[in-house]
Amino acid sequence: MESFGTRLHRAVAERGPLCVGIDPHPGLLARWGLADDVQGLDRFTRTVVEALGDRVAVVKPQSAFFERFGSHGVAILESTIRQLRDAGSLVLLDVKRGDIGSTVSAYASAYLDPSSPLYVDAVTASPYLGVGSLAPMFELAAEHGGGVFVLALTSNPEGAAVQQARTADGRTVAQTVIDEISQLNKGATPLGSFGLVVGATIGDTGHDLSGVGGPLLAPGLGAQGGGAADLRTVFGSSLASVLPSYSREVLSAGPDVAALRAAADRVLADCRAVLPAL
Ligand SMILES: O=c1ccn([C@@H]2O[C@H](COP(=O)(O)O)[C@@H](O)[C@H]2O)c(=O)[nH]1
Repeated sequence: MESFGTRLHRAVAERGPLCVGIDPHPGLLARWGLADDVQGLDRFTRTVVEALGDRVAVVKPQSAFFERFGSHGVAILESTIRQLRDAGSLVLLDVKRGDIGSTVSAYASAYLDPSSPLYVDAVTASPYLGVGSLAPMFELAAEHGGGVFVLALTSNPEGAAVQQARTADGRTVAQTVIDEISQLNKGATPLGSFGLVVGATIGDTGHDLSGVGGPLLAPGLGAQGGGAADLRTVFGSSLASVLPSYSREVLSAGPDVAALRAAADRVLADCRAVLPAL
């Protein structure tokens, strides 16, 4: 099977550098005239798939908003994943998993084994039990053409105290994560399968992203205050690897399908104006 990096590179070339999140906040359900229940969740996600599944490179369901409805919500997540795959977008499940290695193996099976009902193209993962503890995810992803996006410099203001703290060798915690992921992508062309999450809100932190060789997912755009122009400041010479990610900024245009498409087209145009063409 083709690697996730190769598939992502092609999807971005065909559809443009954009990831749209499915984050069915209670407030958004209300704004769309939907009840805050599983029926509302189902209608919301089906509408997003109809609007964006055949035009956006990557769609990122936020697992928390499905899990809060228990097993019925997870069933809708499974169905959403299938619908997105049928529509042709890559599915990045935002679950931010991390644990000791033996448990990470089970998470890897849940999301990166093609026989799982929750099988997706890629997942987000937390490195705070050590990047090495995520090895079972990296291994299963490599075996089945999947991807893993590891948190490095998150978009929330609380992240810096931990991520930008200095380790004994003088590097920041985030730089150690960046360096370990860079190693995993060595030699991969046109793009590695192991990405990093770097928020569009963090400004110029001086971190060296030049050797990552994989995709740089940039949340924090729109509702959290980041704009496409901030990508230049945050990513500098690594702009070509950036995958901008918007959730509420696009979703708040719904439930009208044409309006959702127009919102996605608008943010994609904003990003294209900043990012170098592939
Ligand atoms: O650093 C991070 C990592 C993940 N996220 C997630 O992305 C979306 C952002 O939603 P918006 O509506 O565009 O603010 C959400 O699912 C977060 O959990 C992030 O924001 N920052």
